Amino acid sequence: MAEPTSNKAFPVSWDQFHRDARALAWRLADKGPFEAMVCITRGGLVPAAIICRELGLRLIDTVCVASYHDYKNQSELKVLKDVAPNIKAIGDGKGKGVLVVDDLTDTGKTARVVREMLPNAHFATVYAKPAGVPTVDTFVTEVSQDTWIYFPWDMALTYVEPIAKGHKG
Ligand SMILES: O=P(O)(O)OC[C@H]1O[C@H](OP(=O)(O)OP(=O)(O)O)[C@H](O)[C@@H]1O
Ligand code: HPA
Ligand SMILES: [Mg+2]
Repeated sequence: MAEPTSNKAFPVSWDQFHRDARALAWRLADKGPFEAMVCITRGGLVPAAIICRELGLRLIDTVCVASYHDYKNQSELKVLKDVAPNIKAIGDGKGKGVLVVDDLTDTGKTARVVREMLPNAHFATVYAKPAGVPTVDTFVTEVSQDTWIYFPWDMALTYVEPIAKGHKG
């Protein structure tokens, strides 16, 4: 993740992320049945752990994707690891019965690349920006395209300027 230049900040605490990921699990509970989960690394690892616990899923795979991001730019996206053959073979062989999880969809590029691998899978993210909304089936919270979401694993407790002195919070 590159240093963001978005206008607005949406900081998320561990507590809030846990609540939002659990809310996503509630929304997914009647969208299955799911035989397996595929999580898009690395950001998808965190909601995946929470959601597979809530939904009782134990067959978990990863798609490993590397890309460079900032608010306006995303370089080429590299797939470092594809879906395992036994996961691809589930259901209709095109993802039916597979739940794909990521932390967010922004431009939608990551979700589109993974959807090419599993076109009939159910795609779920905790957060979504408008350009990414059409690429996912279920999400919890939408933020505007010019908002940068700060995840708890990318942050540390630190001093912030008062709002009157220009804090964007
Ligand atoms: O919809 P998009 O514009 O593709 O953006 C969404 C993706 O960007 C972030 O991952 P990133 O590539 O930064 O890597 P990471 O998960 O390893 O942090 C996020 O975790 C999503 O996977
Ligand atoms: O808003 C975001 N926050 C964190 N990582 C991201 N990767 C793409 N968009 C974002
Ligand atoms: Mg990611």
